[in-house]
Amino acid sequence: MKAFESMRRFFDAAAEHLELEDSLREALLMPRREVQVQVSIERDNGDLANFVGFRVQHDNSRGPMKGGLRYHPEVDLDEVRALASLMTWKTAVVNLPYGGAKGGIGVDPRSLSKREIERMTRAFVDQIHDIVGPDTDIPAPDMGTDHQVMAWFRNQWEKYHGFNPAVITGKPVEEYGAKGREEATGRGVGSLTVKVVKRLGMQAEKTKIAIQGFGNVGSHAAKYLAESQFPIVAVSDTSGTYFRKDGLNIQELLRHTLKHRYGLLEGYTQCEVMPRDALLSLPDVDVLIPAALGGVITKDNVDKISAKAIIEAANGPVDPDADAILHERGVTVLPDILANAGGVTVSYFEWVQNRQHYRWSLDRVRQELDHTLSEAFEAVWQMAHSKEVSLRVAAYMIGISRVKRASELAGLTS
Ligand SMILES: NC(=O)C1=CN([C@@H]2O[C@H](COP(=O)(O)OP(=O)(O)OC[C@H]3O[C@@H](n4cnc5c(N)ncnc54)[C@H](OP(=O)(O)O)[C@@H]3O)[C@@H](O)[C@H]2O)C=CC1
Ligand SMILES: O=C(O)CCC(=O)C(=O)O
Repeated sequence: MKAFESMRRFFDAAAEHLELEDSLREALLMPRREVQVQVSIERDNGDLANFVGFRVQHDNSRGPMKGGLRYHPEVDLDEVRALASLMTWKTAVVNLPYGGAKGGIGVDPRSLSKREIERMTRAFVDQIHDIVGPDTDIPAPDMGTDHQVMAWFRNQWEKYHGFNPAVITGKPVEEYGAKGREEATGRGVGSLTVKVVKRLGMQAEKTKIAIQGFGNVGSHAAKYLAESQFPIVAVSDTSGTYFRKDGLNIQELLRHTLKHRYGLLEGYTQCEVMPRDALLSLPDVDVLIPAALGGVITKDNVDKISAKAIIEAANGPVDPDADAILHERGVTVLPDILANAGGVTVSYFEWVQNRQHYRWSLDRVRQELDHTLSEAFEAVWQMAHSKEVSLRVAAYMIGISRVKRASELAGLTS
């Protein structure tokens, strides 16, 4: 199923409960603006390379639009459109004063040198610099991008518009980045997993966890949860699934990935190594954390999932057909728009610090992150139980209601 269709079905399920008219649904779903640009660069060997870049600005009724930049071969307009609207509901669920946007380039960054990625990023900024800005649309990292890409982006944007680090978040800490942004999404996933596990009456030491994806989000979630005494029995990346039934040594795995240019798990031998997708069908897993691509859990593989809870660290990992089956089976699914909201929350803290020319300590960032996510979690959990709906429907109901209210107050809808 295409990514936007998947998001639209989740939206519609909540819109039914909110009794929204069709015309209002259409207004809330339609992106404000979609931009597709040519990104051409000279490769190190002198060849010309051409890529397609996107920025979709979904909604700004609650504030400037916010969302990451993805560099991945599967990036296309449909995916970016879906991810942009997820950002709108996400910023609303955690009550940040933002709307939603997303961008990206259809490219495998591993096929380029560092200098080529820099040239590509700068060429992309040349194309979109006039539609992003600290009060309009603020990008950030996502799959395939990191603090270095954010630093190039900012530097190129400032050549047109002058000094203003608040144009982008997820920057290097020494270049106006927030302490704790890099760990924030994974830390948020970890702290929300702890809450779900407690609510389900399970104990950390006895709760086996499997994490798909060991990049920024997956590795920080693994670190947090291992430090919280959970056995992480499996992790995976494109090189395979790494399994140890009594729990992997996460510190050792993190050291291993640091040795590789691309942070791959490949070559780690202190555990059983299985094919990449084996992680999703391991028989004895209590909590599954997809932290890689969207659309990985579908009706074709959902029956093999043994977990009692799924924490959606990735955006859109469970499709609507699989979601319905999981709901019927009583599996608790913490939806992406809440589960991975730690990243955009600390991006907001970075933007606030940039605008105030002030720096917060790591302790303050972590405390405020925990506070923001706890409030959002309580609201979603209570809504789900009072309305007898899934956590996803509850989260969408809260997010959509807030966006609808802002549109009404602005006089855009009634
Ligand atoms: N970065 C952030 O702050 C936020 C990210 N997210 C979401 O979290 C997810 C991960 O993002 P992030 O960690 O930043 O991305 P990264 O690029 O840092 O890491 C992605 C990871 O996923 C792995 N991966 C890719 N395809 C597969 C596959 N088919 N099976 C198993 N592993 C796979 C990659 O493996 P390999 O290294 O081998 O390619 C890598 O380990 C995305 O869905 C993103 O949208 C959500 C909110 C914020
Ligand atoms: O940090 C941000 O602004 C956005 C992160 C993001 O793209 C996401 O939450 O999916």
